Amino acid sequence: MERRRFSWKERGNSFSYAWQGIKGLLLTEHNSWIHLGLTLLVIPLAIYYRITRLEWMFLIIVMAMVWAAELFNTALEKSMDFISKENHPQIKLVKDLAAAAVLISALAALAVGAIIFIPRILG
Ligand SMILES: Nc1ncnc2c1ncn2[C@@H]1O[C@H](COP(=O)(O)OP(=O)(O)OP(=O)(O)O)[C@@H](O)[C@H]1O
Repeated sequence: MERRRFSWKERGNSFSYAWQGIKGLLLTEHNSWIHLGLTLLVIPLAIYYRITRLEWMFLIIVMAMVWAAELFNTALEKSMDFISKENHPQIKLVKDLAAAAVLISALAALAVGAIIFIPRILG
């Protein structure tokens, strides 16, 4: 295996590529606008209700899960479309599996959000 020297410039480039990925998601996937809207709604709400440190940790984890699942889902969709534009049951399965990962993480985020905010909103 080739041994390469550590380079701050290359590490910086990795961050820049990751940022381009987030921009790519926001520009091409309308679902991500919903995630962004909910993220921008939930953070001020959490500050307003002064949620606990433990609740912040859960909230951050589930929000990151949804964003990460959406990014992986989009990466898979784009690579499948690059491999073939044809209708194929295997492509359908891959895309449906990735979509299911987004759904599961979104449901978990919804449950955590409900547990944290519903008692405060009603109480
Ligand atoms: N090439 C294909 N062959 C078979 N089925 C496909 C194919 N492309 C898409 N599908 C089906 O259509 C669904 C939607 O796929 P598409 O690539 O349009 O994603 P999308 O509408 O952008 O989804 P998302 O809402 O997750 O962004 C897939 O989950 C799959 O069931």
